[in-house]
Amino acid sequence: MSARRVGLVGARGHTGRELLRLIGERDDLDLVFASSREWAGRPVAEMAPEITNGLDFEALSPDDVAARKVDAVILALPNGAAAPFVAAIADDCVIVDLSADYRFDEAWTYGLPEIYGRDSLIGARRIANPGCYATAGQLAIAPLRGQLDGDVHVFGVSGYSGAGTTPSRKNDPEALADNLMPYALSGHLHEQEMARHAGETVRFTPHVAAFFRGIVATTHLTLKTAMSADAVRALYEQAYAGEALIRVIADIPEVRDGARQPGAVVGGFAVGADGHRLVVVSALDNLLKGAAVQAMQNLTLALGLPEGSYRPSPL
Ligand SMILES: NC(=O)C1=CN([C@@H]2O[C@H](COP(=O)(O)OP(=O)(O)OC[C@H]3O[C@@H](n4cnc5c(N)ncnc54)[C@H](OP(=O)(O)O)[C@@H]3O)[C@@H](O)[C@H]2O)C=CC1
Ligand SMILES: CC(=O)N[C@@H](CCC(=O)OP(=O)(O)O)C(=O)O
Repeated sequence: MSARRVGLVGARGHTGRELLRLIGERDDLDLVFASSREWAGRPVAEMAPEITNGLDFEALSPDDVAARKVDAVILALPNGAAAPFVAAIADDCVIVDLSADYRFDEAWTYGLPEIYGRDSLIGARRIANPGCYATAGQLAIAPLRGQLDGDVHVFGVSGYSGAGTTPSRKNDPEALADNLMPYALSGHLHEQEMARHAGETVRFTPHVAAFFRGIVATTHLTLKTAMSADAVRALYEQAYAGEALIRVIADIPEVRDGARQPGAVVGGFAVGADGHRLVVVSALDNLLKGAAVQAMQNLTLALGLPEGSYRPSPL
């Protein structure tokens, strides 16, 4: 079968850069457009040498995108910008949206294959890609769904690439130097996203730090039935058995265990003396399993292609 034709909107961004690499590394996908208003006219290979087909960046409107004959479009736009593209693109074209815009929409498939399965993704045409902290938190919660009491607390620390390229205090290296910045102390969208999909009440406190990429989520859970740390770890090993992108370890994962890695690491598994209070730590790269790698898993499943294997990012 010939390679499937894919377009990328938001190609200048942090996740766009990783997506260019990941698409360029596959023989069964052909990138047919890469949209950026700021970089329009420049060769894509100048920014992403993995793209070798001579493509230039273009500034494409929703109608321009809709007029291209492609099998799939990946939207890597800031929150709130996807709707005109979604409205214009044909129903039979796959859309994978990286923003938060459709993560609460019943008509879209929420694509986190290791937790919610692959069946609903095969042949799906509208896929909402999960958020980065929300992926880390849900990986820590999912194996214990139905076995928890009370609220789940997720303490998250992200690298500043999580804040995108639009200048703000959260991606200003000067404001972040020798600093840790808490923000959105209640009601962050990922708090609602975790609660909706994991089916637990979640309290989430995000922080951003001076490193560029990577996330650690330290998750506090209360077990209905007392368990040992070994038993908890065995349960997570079983839940993620056979999942190439999820590694379960006994040690406590750190940011550098997840940064640049295509998958996530889940570990720590500390149980309090009462046997009920549990802390689980997950680490991943916000741009990879938190965004672009997950989008590639979702895209390939939707197109009926092998999910493929992923190597650490050289970027
Ligand atoms: N960064 C991260 O860690 C993660 C990000 N996400 C989500 O992925 C999406 C992309 O994030 P990220 O790559 O960080 O974002 P960036 O800010 O780095 O990039 C945004 C991209 O969108 C383009 N763009 C911005 N506004 C518009 C618009 N109104 N119309 C068309 N194009 C526009 C920009 O290029 P140009 O201006 O040149 O057109 C740029 O290519 C966001 O929704 C984000 O929430 C999800 C998980 C993790
Ligand atoms: C450090 C930082 O600012 N991180 C972003 C999360 C990144 C993200 O991509 O979230 P969405 O896809 O849900 O927008 C934030 O807290 O909003």
